[in-house]
Amino acid sequence: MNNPPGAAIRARHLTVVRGTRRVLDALSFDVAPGTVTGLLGPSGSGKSTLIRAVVGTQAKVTGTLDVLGRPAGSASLRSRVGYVTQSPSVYGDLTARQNLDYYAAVLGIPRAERAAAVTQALTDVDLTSHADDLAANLSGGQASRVSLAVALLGTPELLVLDEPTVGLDPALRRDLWNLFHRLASRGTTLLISSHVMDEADRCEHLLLLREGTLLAADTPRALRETTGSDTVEEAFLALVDAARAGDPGDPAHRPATHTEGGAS
Ligand SMILES: Nc1ncnc2c1ncn2[C@@H]1O[C@H](COP(=O)(O)OP(=O)(O)OP(=O)(O)O)[C@@H](O)[C@H]1O
Repeated sequence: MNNPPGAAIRARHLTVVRGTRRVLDALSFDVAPGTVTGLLGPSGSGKSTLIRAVVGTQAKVTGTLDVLGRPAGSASLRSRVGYVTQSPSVYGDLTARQNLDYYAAVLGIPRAERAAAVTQALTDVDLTSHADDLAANLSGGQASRVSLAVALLGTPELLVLDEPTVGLDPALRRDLWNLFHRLASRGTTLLISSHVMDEADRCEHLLLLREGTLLAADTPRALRETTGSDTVEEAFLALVDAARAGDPGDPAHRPATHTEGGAS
């Protein structure tokens, strides 16, 4: 399969067309195993599309996309890849613990091991004090942590998280990032999307997306150093400017009268 040894995700010329638009345009990158990789970019840049391609639910994907050494979407990856969507998928009429019990049974975790697995997952996401609350009565952030706990139940080798920290208070965000790093130190690979640039420094590696193209794939430190920036956000803007400078079709190159008020 010509996978470089160790790449948990390997993309080459990965392209996705939605409607008439190329929403991902010839992306090539590797994600190393056991790392926390941030997928960062503004709203609409293609993060969710890329995540769906990785988990195998996106249509019209061309190019190469291998996940854990298999083509993305292969049936054998189902139990090896955990996926947490932006909207929590929990049953409101069950408690947090009952939701996890249910999913543990679906995943085939033996009955004798289920209670311990559920308690561990609830502890990992810091929800033990709400374990017996109905999911319908949980806050948005708590419900999304139940979804994350569900994904952790199967101890996936790759965990793909779409904006997991949206709407969480700073302390909870910090706790979740600590959890992500604990999981990585146990060997799990994490791909985490965010549109919040100040989360970039919590990642070991970054994929910076803009309008479906990969602006950069590097460590936060290297991105800051190569662009002479103090923050990843500044580095991102410097890279956007550099990309525009090389793209005469970019709105930034049209006469000023055409661009006024058009920045987004
Ligand atoms: N059916 C479609 N036809 C054409 N374009 C589409 C279609 N569905 C989505 N898009 C476009 O694809 C692009 C990428 O969308 P995607 O949801 O992957 O972005 P995102 O970075 O995850 O955004 P957000 O952070 O807002 O969730 C967007 O510009 C969106 O408008």
